[in-house]
Amino acid sequence: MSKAIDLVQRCTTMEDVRRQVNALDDVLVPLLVTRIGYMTQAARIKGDVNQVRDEARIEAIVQRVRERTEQEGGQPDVMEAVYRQLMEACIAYEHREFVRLRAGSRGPGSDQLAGEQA
Ligand SMILES: C=C(O[C@@H]1C=C(C(=O)O)C=C[C@H]1O)C(=O)O
Repeated sequence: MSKAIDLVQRCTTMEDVRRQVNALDDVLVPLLVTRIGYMTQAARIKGDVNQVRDEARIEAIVQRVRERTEQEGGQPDVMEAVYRQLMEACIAYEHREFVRLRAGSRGPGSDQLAGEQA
């Protein structure tokens, strides 16, 4: 099985390195935009603001991502750090979305989100 780590090209200059990194960012950024977009979906579906941060889910993702990283020949500790930062930013955004979606709703007792018809 080919591993992601085997795709790393030998570079001779920093220009080479940065061209490769930019090309990967062109793939990564759209994927991250989509991932982050799911925070709006989560914010709409969750019933209580206290559900926005789910520690069990965070730890399950960390475990899963560490295993995938090892399979690909990468650095599990580095990936865990990346993912913990990513998830903190996602949680902060999800929290803002949770508030935004409910702003201007009809107050206590309403089960409608902003923009939803009766
Ligand atoms: C999207 C969720 O909300 C939060 C964001 C997570 C993420 O970025 O993957 C994971 C756990 C949650 O605290 C979720 O609960 O799955």
